[in-house]
Amino acid sequence: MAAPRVLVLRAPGTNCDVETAHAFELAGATAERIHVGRLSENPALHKRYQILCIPGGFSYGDDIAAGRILATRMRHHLDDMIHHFVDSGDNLVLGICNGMQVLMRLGVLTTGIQTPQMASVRGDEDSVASPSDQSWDGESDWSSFDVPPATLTWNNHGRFEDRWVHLAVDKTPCVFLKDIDQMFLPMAHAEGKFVARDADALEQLRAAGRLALRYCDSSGQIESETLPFPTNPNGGDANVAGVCDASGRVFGLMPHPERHIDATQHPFWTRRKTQPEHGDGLQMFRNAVQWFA
Ligand SMILES: NC(=O)CC[C@H](N)C(=O)O
Repeated sequence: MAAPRVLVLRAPGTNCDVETAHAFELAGATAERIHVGRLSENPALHKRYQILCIPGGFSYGDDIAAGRILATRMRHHLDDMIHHFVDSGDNLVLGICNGMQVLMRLGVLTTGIQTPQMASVRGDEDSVASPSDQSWDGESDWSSFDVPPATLTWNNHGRFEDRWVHLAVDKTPCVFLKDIDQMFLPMAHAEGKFVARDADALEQLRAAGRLALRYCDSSGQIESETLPFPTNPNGGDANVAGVCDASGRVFGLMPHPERHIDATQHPFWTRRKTQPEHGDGLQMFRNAVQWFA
């Protein structure tokens, strides 16, 4: 098997690209860190790669909302690249933390979830606009806009939070989580609270196995009720920490698997009686490589 080639996307403010590329290399891939500006200059560059990874950090300083500017830049200038990785069926996409925020803003993690328009969310069914009314002329009522099935917003306590969390894997088609039940990984974010549009959207996502990764206590139970802080560090709906697309090839998670690839990265590693061979996060990168075998 030839090693799959990973494009680790960099933008101004990205700060986890080196360790993310290292994790992929350790798992047997070939990884290159490529700046978004280089892709704009050479739009065919992405064709060399089979995996797109958007790593963590503070792209464009988290201005407007975390991940918003990079997602907008990608949507307007790198549409072919999104199509190549997301829609072709042959490739994988991983967004870690700021990368998940980008994927959520792009809408690629929640495709296929039925979206009523604003008016029907308000219970104002009669005024739902026809699809042809969707463009905004500056005068229209907000009722003509789609409401996304889910988004990421500020942590409940309104601050950046940095801690180790227990995670449980739900029944899911996610390629990256194959054969993983539980992980212990660090999280570090301010805008990582997953919020579904309503109970119906949450149930559609859950039933399709899209809510792939959840915060849990050390016993690994997957709760649908929101767990208290700090078990659920941001207060997100149904303790969601990671979401995948319907195919399982596109996955975003808020915690950082690349920060726990070696056993000595575990905060209590000196007190453990036996050391595992690797940190919990490495298997995710290995699963990605093995998918191409
Ligand atoms: N570690 C990260 O990628 C952080 C993501 C983003 N800057 C936030 O604070 O929410």
